[in-house]
Amino acid sequence: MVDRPNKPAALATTPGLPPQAQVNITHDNSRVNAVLPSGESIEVLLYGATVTSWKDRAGNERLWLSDAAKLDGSKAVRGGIPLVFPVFGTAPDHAATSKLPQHGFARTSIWEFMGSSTSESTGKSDNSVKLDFGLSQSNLTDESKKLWPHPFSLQYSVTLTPDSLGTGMVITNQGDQPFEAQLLMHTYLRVKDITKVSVTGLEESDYVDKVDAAKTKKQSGTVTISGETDRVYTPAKGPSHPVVVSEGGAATFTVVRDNLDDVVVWNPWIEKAAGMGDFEPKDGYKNMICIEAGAVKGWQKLEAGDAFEGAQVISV
Ligand SMILES: O=P(O)(O)OC[C@H]1O[C@@H](O)[C@H](O)[C@@H](O)[C@@H]1O
Repeated sequence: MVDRPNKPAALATTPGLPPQAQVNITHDNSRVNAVLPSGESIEVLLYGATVTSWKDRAGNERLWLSDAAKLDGSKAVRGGIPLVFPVFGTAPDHAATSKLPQHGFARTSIWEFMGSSTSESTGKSDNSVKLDFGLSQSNLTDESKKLWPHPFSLQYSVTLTPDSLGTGMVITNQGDQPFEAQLLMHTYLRVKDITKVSVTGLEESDYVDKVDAAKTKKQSGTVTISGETDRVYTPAKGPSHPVVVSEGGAATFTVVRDNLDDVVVWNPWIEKAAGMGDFEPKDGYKNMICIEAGAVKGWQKLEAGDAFEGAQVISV
């Protein structure tokens, strides 16, 4: 796209109409950002359809993004909301995905921006903007196509309101053979001090403890973090029961899921953070907690033409 020096600035409002969200795609077509009239904003990289920023109206960031995150498409983004599909981690025993890289290819593929829609009403808090992204087999690299040869489409929408961020995915099997897939929204939430964080909503839930030989355990009370934590919970109360992140007793994020049965809680802590080249600053583990909504225990089987839908809303 050619940049014109004296091009007219976008009108913030149309006279007579209520103010609307502004949506911009960068000149190099690498990212899309949106700002609500009340000042909240998001930014989404087309690489991975990764949400890299979610700011409140004062400009404070709500997601954690590593200072060393690669944003140039050379590596999955360390921070924000990378998308995990069609495999969570690696699955050596699942023939169809066993050769895929960790967390699949969605986070390292270049997505298409499908457009945006806004809604406004007389009530200020009803303003919202939705950004839509798509990925299908034709967008994949030859390497990914070879490793996972299924015609599919992913439709991903990111919805910003003054007090929430919603992400929703529709997976469709476009082929004539069934396939199995897993899906996860790997959200890095920003916190002030991990030692003061507690997570509720996971009580009495079974979880797989990935830092203790993948043993299955039961959560007895609130979750607190005091060392490397990597757990796959299946919350006992189901997706609509909120998982709440609090700091010093005050709720900061409330995550409600739709059709996503599992929640991964991850913090790499000192040693693992030290070992990740794209994790900076090294003590950044103090300022993040991943609360990852997904369908990752077992597989979602999609028959030819079938669709699977899953979503989360993170409220503040
Ligand atoms: O380093 P990656 O591939 O982004 O993965 C980060 C983490 O992602 C989490 O979802 C996994 O449960 C962890 O095991 C993993 O370490």
